[in-house]
Amino acid sequence: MSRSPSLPERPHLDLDPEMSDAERLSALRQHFERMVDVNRELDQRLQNADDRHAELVDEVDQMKARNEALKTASYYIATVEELTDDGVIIKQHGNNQEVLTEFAPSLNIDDIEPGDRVAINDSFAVQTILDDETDARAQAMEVVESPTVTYDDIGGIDEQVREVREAVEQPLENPEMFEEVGIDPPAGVLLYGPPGTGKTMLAKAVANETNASFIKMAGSELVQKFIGEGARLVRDLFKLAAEREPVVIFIDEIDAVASKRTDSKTSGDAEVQRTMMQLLSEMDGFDDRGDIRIIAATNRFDMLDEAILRPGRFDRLIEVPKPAVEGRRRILDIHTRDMNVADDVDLDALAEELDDYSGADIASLTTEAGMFAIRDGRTEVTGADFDAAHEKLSNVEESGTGPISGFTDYQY
Ligand SMILES: Nc1ncnc2c1ncn2[C@@H]1O[C@H](COP(=O)(O)OP(=O)(O)OP(=O)(O)O)[C@@H](O)[C@H]1O
Repeated sequence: MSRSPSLPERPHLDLDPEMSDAERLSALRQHFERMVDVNRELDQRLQNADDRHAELVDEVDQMKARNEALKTASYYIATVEELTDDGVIIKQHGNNQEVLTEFAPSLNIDDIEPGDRVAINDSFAVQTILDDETDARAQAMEVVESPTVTYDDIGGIDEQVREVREAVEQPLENPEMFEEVGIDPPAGVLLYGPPGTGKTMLAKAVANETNASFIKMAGSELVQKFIGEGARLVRDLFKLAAEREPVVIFIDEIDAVASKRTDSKTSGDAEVQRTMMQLLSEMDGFDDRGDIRIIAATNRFDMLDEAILRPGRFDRLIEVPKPAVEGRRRILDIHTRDMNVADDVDLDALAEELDDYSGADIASLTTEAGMFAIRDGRTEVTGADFDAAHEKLSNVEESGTGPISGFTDYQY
């Protein structure tokens, strides 16, 4: 810290022993006057210093208050677009404003990559990197790098498996074949049928077999849980998919965002419409479809707005019905293959009896049978356990309250 201006020089008193009394008195008087001047100047300086001190105290108080405000202030959310030598380019959510900015010194630049979501303050400086848990995209979507379901885990819908493979697997594995033949692969595949028949499994299995990632989004969540954010999440879904190619996008319960237009003009409907329009525009703007395949599913085919079924959108419709007797037998096989089943269990007869059961119902039945054995202290599951499970699930059916998906009356 510099000490300026310098202190006034201290007056010097030089008394010569040869001086007369009068001269001595005069010298003393002059000295006294200089001392008074210096004292006055020092007083003035002290006063100035006090004033400056008061100003600084004031400034410190203001800075403390601002610091507190900054600590508690809400931040804006932005996405990192690019890291450059001059700083980082971010795009603010909401207004899409692009800004070249910098990081708070506490952040490590190596931890950041394009695509990350970050919190920025009023001056756009990046304050925090948001982790996946705080990422709304991650909350709204289930992302599986490599699902483990295989075609072998799916029973009773072989024809549907074949069709899905043709429409989804072929364009992923052999895109050049479509080019050579000169046709576009189907844009989107719509699986429709009662609940619990294996639609989600089918989408996961095709992702697995093609080494693609699997991103699932539920239509009902888009409009119920993330109110007002549906359209943005659909945009995010396709953006995320583009980052993860090859990828299978699975939109479950598509009817929630793509049902026939109703006359009512409630804001909820407007929001659903916006979400659907976003979905349609994403699909329409999709030129290079090879590495991103879209599968949607619904239990309410009758509710769908025809706009989503036009060519270039969901133009391959595949019905996934409840399994017939051979299908039920195959699904029983699949779900009992890791079970310790007693010799008295007749799966053929059981398959005959399970009329109207979906795959999910059969999965519940086998689990329930296992529970009966455990309750009885046994490790082997007997025919009686399966009968008891069947009876229990049938009672659930009659009371109409049960967890059994296939028993609800769905139109499709
Ligand atoms: N065809 C099937 N083969 C074997 N298991 C099946 C089959 N269908 C359903 N399951 C069992 O039911 C569970 C649920 O199936 P899945 O989620 O694929 O049904 P879904 O048709 O997508 O149902 P929803 O329409 O209710 O979403 C599966 O995890 C599996 O255990």
